[in-house]
Parts: sequence; structure tokens; C-alpha cells
Amino acid sequence: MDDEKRIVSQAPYLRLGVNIDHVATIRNARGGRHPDPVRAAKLAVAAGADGITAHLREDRRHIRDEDIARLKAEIDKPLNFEMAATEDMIAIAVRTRPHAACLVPERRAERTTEGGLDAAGQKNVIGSAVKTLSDAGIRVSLFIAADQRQIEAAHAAGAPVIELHTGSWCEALLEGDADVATKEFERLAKSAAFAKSLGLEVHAGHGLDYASAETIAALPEIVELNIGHFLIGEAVFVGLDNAIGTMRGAMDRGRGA
Ligand SMILES: CC(=O)[C@@H](O)[C@H](O)COP(=O)(O)O
Ligand SMILES: NCC(=O)COP(=O)(O)O
Repeated sequence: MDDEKRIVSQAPYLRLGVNIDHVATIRNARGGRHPDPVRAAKLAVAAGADGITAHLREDRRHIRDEDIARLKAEIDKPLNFEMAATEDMIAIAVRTRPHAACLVPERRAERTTEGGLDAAGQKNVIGSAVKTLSDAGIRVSLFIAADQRQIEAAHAAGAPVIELHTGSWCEALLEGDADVATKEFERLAKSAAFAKSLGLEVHAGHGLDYASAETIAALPEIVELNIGHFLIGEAVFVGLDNAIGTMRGAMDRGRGA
């Protein structure tokens, strides 16, 4: 076994956080109660998810307040609550006390989370949010681009965890732009190693599918992947349990397990 393989095979277990936002997107399309995101979360946990991620957007386009309350009450795996760093969301998080909160940027006009949180440009706001949430016993993560300045800012803000935004790498892969994809992956690999050297826990997510999850699993510094849209799409064809099982297998192969 070559050195690289050995290093990866000694890497810690790679957790899978299943994001169930887009079960709520389908539910909200008709304004009813079906399909229920909490039922999906229970199925995901039964299928091997190590945690559940849900993004309560300010416009409530998918996950709603009652979904977060029910997830906290009914799911026995860690809940990773994605949220903007606003007073309203911080109040909801402190009241709900999820296992973790991930601070993400939001713009109503965006179709999905486009960029990473600007931790470097919002030091006071982010630092204050990290303190309030941490004081409430919530593990705080910052959803940032693979950028040294943002990683340093996240560390300075006191966040114990970062989640690297993998969107631009995944987009380049889907568009078949090999040069850009290679450059983006190198940035992710360097950023993961740099963040780990600062003592940060490193997660990754956004746009991941089976192939890209297997590839990024080879980065030993990353200990959690948060994956949603692709899994919910796959679930339409093969069922959520099978999609999660296949994703788990891809992650384990990438980890060299
Ligand atoms: C922060 C992140 O990458 C995901 O949670 C993503 O935001 C899913 O929600 P949307 O698809 O509404 O952006
Ligand atoms: N933070 C990333 C996440 O939770 C899921 O993103 P996606 O897989 O829905 O793009």
C-alpha cells in the first residue's frame, strides 16, 4: 500500500450528515404535509446517516420552524441547524439547542447557497454569534469558501468547526471543466490541511454526489460531509435508504476503508 493510501486508511471515520431541506421543497410545492421531512430524517438515520442537517432559511422556502422543533424532539442523532447569523435565527437556535449550528450566508434572490460566509468581512457579527451559540452549548461551524483568509477569520472568531463550500468544485466537475475542477480540488485539499493545522474540525458540503463524495473522502482532514440535494434526487429513483447506502459505500471507498 503506497504512503498516500496508508495515510488515508488511518484517517478518522468520515461522518455523513443528510440534509433533508429538499424533502420540504417537495412538500411545500403543494402546501400540505407530505412528504414529511421528519419522516425522511428518521429513514435517513435508519439507513446509516450520522446526523441530520436542515437549513431554516429566512424565507422558509423549504424547512419551517416546526420542522426544526420536531427534528430536535424526534431524531436521536445530532441535528446540524444551518442558519444565517441574524438575531432572529440566533434566538431560534438558543431556544432549540441543536447539537450544532452552521452559519451560512443567505440572499433571498439566490436559488441556493452561492458563496461562503464572509467571516473575514464580518468579524464582529460572526464573533458575537459564535459566542452566543457556543455559550448555549451549541457546536458552531462556519460555512466558508476554501480560502486561507476566511479560515483564519473563522479560527479568530472562535468557531471550532468549518464547513468548506464544495459548490464551485462540484459545478466544474458537472460542466466537465477538468482544469477548473483540478484547481478547485487543490484549493479544498490545501484549505482542509491548513484548517486542521489551526486545530479546526473540517467538514465539507454543497453539490456533492456519489463520485465527488468518493473523491473528497480521500482528504483525511475532512471528518464530515453534509449532502442533501443529490441524495433526495436519487431517492426519487431508488429510495432514500438505498441512496444513503450507496453514498456510504462511495465515502468508505474514497477513505480507503
Ligand atoms: C448551506 C448549504 O450548502 C446547503 O444547506 C444548502 O443551502 C441547501 O439549501 P438550499 O438548496 O436552499 O441552498
Ligand atoms: N451544507 C451543505 C448541505 O447541507 C447540503 O448541500 P447540498 O448537498 O444540498 O448541495
